[in-house]
Amino acid sequence: MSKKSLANLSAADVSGKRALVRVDFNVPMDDQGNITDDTRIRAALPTMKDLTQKGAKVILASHFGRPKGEVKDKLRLTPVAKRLSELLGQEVVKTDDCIGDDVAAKVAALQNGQVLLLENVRFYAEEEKNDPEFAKKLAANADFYVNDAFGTAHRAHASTEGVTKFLKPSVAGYLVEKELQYLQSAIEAPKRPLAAIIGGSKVSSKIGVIETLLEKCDKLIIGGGMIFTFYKARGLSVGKSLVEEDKLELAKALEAKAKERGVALLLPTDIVSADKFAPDANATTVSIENIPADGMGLDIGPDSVKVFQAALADCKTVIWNGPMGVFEFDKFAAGTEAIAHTLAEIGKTGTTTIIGGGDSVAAVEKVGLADQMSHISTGGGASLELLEGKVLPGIAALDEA
Ligand SMILES: Nc1ncnc2c1ncn2[C@@H]1O[C@H](COP(=O)(O)OP(=O)(O)O)[C@@H](O)[C@H]1O
Ligand SMILES: O=C(OP(=O)(O)O)[C@H](O)COP(=O)(O)O
Repeated sequence: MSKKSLANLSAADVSGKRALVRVDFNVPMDDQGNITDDTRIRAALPTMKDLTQKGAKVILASHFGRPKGEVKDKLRLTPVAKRLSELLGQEVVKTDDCIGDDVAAKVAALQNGQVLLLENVRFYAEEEKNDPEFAKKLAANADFYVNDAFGTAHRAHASTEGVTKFLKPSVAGYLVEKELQYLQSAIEAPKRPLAAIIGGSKVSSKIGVIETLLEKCDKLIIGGGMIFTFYKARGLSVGKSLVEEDKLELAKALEAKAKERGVALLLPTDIVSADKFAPDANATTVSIENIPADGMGLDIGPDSVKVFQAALADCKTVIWNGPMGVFEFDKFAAGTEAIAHTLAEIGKTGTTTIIGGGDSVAAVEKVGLADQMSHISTGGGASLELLEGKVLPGIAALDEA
């Protein structure tokens, strides 16, 4: 998919023009309205700065949370506007709505190089319905469109897809471009061997990505809660560990597919078993043949870490999505943290390391290794869908290069 990019637009193309820029400012926030992680805001800065430097009038649109078409004061973007002003080093005009007369008046008053942030687009149910009339109203305040909301690119909504019907050109921003460059080339033209590490809670949410990766990878490493479904399918006892009974046949089929394609599918050799699902649980490391009947596997064990490290040592590209265990509990975070350290190590030797969004990003950040990865995606669902080979509507709708 080769799409027109903001890099293709010169100052002469955009100066004095109104750019509708879709960003993903769906950032974590505490109850007091403090942003606890501004990565997504910072990730969109290159696009915003490029546009302001080229003299465009920048109109930012984002969703925040899932207000389901209702105005919810807790889901206003006001704290984001404040943080963005600090990061950009200039005042950001904030509107209380994303369409309507007041927005039109504030847009009309913008000077070249100024930035305005619209209110949460999901205060309108029409946003998620991709309603053409709503998209037209959003587009009415702008001359062209830039999509830099990678985290929302898998949603066909009015502000990600619908508006492209009314605004030309419609181009990709720098964050979207970078995400595509890393994630797409990792699966389409990787430096090999290519390994994927897939973790997280359930096999059901990762079936699509495992199936696609089995077509592309040389090695597939599986960790997290889903391993117990694989073990049970092999006839092992898994105690009280998480198992999806209706996915046992699927687990067998995935193992058979790996074998048939010559992909090394690696499962942990030992696990950390807990007596309850709690941070203060008693933990014991056991081989996978000896999981106690009343035990619950909450992490991979040290031997598994060694096996995985050995398998990753010669890889030239590694994609990681999903934690190896319940890393939110310190006692069960060692496996996930060891994988983060391993990726940082092999990254030093030139291996491309790509972290899919969601919990694996949180884990890498927790151990302070984020800056040692080649790429950390700002999209959880979006990166997963891209790796699954799905078309992302927000990208597909942009102009061809
Ligand atoms: N052995 C396990 N048993 C139960 N839950 C697990 C286990 N290993 C990991 N998890 C949980 O999986 C969750 C993440 O799953 P998921 O949402 O699929 O991953 P991601 O957000 O990376 O896509 C984490 O909250 C983690 O605690
Ligand atoms: O945070 C997001 O998704 P993610 O947690 O999968 O990365 C995006 O902002 C998309 O939000 P949505 O899943 O409510 O459409």
